[in-house]
Amino acid sequence: MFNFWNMQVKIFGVRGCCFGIANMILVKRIREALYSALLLQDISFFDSETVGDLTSRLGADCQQVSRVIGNDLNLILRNVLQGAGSLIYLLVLSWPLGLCTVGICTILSAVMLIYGRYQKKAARLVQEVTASANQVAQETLSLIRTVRVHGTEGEELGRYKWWLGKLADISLRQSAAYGFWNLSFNSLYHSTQVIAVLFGGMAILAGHITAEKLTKFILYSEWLIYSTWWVGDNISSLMQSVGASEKVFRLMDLLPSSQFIERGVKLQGLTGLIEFIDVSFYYPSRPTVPVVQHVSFSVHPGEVVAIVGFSGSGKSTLVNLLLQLYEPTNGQILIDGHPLKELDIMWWRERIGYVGQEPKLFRMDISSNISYGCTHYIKQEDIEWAAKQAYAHDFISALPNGYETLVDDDLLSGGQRQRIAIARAIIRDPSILVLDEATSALDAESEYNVQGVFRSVRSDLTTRSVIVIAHRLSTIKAADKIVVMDGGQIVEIGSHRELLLKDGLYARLTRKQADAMS
Ligand SMILES: Nc1ncnc2c1ncn2[C@@H]1O[C@H](COP(=O)(O)OP(=O)(O)OP(=O)(O)O)[C@@H](O)[C@H]1O
Repeated sequence: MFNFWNMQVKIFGVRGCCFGIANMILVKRIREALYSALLLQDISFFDSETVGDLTSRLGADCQQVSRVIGNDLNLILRNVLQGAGSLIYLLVLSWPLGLCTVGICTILSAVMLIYGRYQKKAARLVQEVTASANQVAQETLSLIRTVRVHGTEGEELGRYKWWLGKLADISLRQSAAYGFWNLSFNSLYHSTQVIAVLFGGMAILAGHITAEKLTKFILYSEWLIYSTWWVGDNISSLMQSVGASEKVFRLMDLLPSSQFIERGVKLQGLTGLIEFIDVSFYYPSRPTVPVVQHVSFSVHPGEVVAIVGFSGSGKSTLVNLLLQLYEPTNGQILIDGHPLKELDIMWWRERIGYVGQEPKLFRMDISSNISYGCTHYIKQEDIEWAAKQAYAHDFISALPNGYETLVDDDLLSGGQRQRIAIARAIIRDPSILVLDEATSALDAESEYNVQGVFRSVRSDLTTRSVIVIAHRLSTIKAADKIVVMDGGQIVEIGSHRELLLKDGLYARLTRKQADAMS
């Protein structure tokens, strides 16, 4: 009647195609998820969702999705067809016995549904707990020096064990649920056989069906129940995958920043005039805490402006707004009179040189780290020129492979990393230079020399505007203008002399620093 074997062979042929499609979808999904992650407007997403967690999800979750499409869907399709065939044949053989089997399969499906939902929830939990355990392991290993110095190996191990214990708990409950599901299946399967033998035997005795028909019936009802079981098993595995992949789906649902979608304005030249006009800002993760309030100041072309203030007063946040990592909540930033948010983001970032507080280098050779982000081809001699300007050439030349040396976190000191980051900023020959504690790890002499380079005119003889955040008096004194911040607001603006005469917060800060030095 039904050549199931042939049917299986044909459907298994489809399996190869399914896997092919699944792998294509997998690659596309990973690309989409990475794309959404890289182009997010709110980069604080990465603060809450640790990067390690995200990357493990990108791999593991997408593989789950691929497995579902390539394997589970194929098996579901095969068993639905097989079950439907068996059901039709059973009803043709004997509809009362066929209906009994349908009743048992319905109960089986209901148990399956509950089990599938449970698996979905459990899979989500397993993903979350595994991610937390991984995070602890990653954190402990990356902060191994801090852990050793504080002698907290035992505590860290305890933290890791706690998460593993939670994982074991969930796995135990999952196994119990699987046992219950298997028990239900076996009980229902055997009850079908008992019903078939009991009622079928009675029907044979009454002469309604033949022994041959009953044998066929038992065989096909077995097919039907097994198909129902397989469909259930695969649907629960599908639910698990859906549960586990929810985070990746959520990531892909986030819209990329409009900065990258809409092409903005490219100015005909950039003089370097920056104006902050009544700028206020709240971080999206802390919408009730104003970090910057009604800030207005300007940086004229060629000017060096220092931003000073207590720790946490909002200095780096101002820089983040200028780099367009965030949009001001109120007010606006103008560049050469044009609103910053209307400028083409790539064009703008090409014209800015930025050195952050603790510059991070990529695991590439030193030359690639220096030329990182440059849009045109950079000659080796230009890289060496930038390194010389940043007072990095001597130590780079002393490394075993010179500029070809692969950068490793342990290889370079904080000051050496800063010099490479400074060379990276200089090589871009930017119109605007932003330095956030960029020379804090340099010795006094190197800092003095490097400052001269920051100020110098650009290769096309135009001036360069510099915004510098610093705590060291020597750096601040050299600025044309000093902006003093306190609690997210500007409390004083002026030159070093003017501010000392004012005898306000700046004068107090400099006196304290002078006292500390003496
Ligand atoms: N991504 C963030 N999400 C939420 N709050 C943040 C974030 N980054 C900084 N903050 C908060 O904003 C405030 C200002 O931080 P900011 O880094 O701008 O200060 P700062 O003056 O540069 O400090 P420092 O001199 O120590 O670098 C702080 O209270 C800080 O906790």
